[in-house]
Amino acid sequence: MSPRLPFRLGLTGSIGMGKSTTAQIFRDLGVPVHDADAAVHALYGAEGVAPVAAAFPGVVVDRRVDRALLGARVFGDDAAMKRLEAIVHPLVRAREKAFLDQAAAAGEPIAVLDIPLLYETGAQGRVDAVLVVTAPEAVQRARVMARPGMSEKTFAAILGRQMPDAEKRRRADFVLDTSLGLDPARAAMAELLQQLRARRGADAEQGDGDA
Ligand SMILES: CC(C)(COP(=O)(O)OP(=O)(O)OC[C@H]1O[C@@H](n2cnc3c(N)ncnc32)[C@H](O)[C@@H]1O)[C@@H](O)C(=O)NCCC(=O)NCCS
Ligand SMILES: Nc1ncnc2c1ncn2[C@@H]1O[C@H](COP(=O)(O)OP(=O)(O)OP(=O)(O)O)[C@@H](O)[C@H]1O
Repeated sequence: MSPRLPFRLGLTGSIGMGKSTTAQIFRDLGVPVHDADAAVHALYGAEGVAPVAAAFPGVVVDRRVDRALLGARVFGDDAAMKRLEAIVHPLVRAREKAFLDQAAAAGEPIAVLDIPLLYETGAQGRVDAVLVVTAPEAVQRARVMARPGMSEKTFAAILGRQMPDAEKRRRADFVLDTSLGLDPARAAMAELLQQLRARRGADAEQGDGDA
């Protein structure tokens, strides 16, 4: 019998809303996290190099996909971004599956899947619940525009490819406002984990094995 999969908590939110920070909070609380953006970056030095080089000639430098060169080709060009996503998303899913198998083998009760485009790519079917991180629009804008190399145009192009924040919040099982500070976020996530563990314990008692 294969080991029971952990409870899969999907973590999502629009650009600058606090996904990475919240993912780190979960890691600090001892929960394994799979980061889809990091998986994309990793596969650009591995299995993604050949297919991306074939589709986007000139973006591979020193046997790695150069993300700045690739970003300049795809942000703002919908057709090009779609071609890139068709290559990258299946490779990310394969890494995600390997991560979950490993977490199951380790007996982890909960695992977090940090998926920026969770709703946009229909990934809600692969998780047991979704946590959406959010912040007021002005806070989001200030955070994103403070990043080196960010322009209004790139910000707008990225936002245009993401589901509006209000719609994400409407669909979410859980919502975290990251504009309230780090300590409140840590406390809220510790409490959420406690809730999820209790729920999982109750399921196990009812013999709800692999649900
Ligand atoms: C274009 C790339 C090379 C730019 O890399 P770079 O390091 O400059 O930016 P980074 O990956 O950190 O992304 C910046 C922001 O844009 C968002 N974003 C990235 N790709 C997309 C996309 N296809 N649609 C909407 N938002 C996106 C990210 O979630 C993040 O919020 C890279 O984003 C990429 O390969 N994107 C396509 C793969 C993809 O869909 N990734 C999203 C998660 S699986
Ligand atoms: N709970 C919080 N309290 C205070 N500041 C926060 C909190 N969460 C995030 N921030 C701040 O907001 C900024 C953006 O957060 P983060 O990098 O986690 O966003 P993100 O959603 O991962 O962004 P991207 O989609 O671009 O990867 C960071 O400067 C971070 O310090």
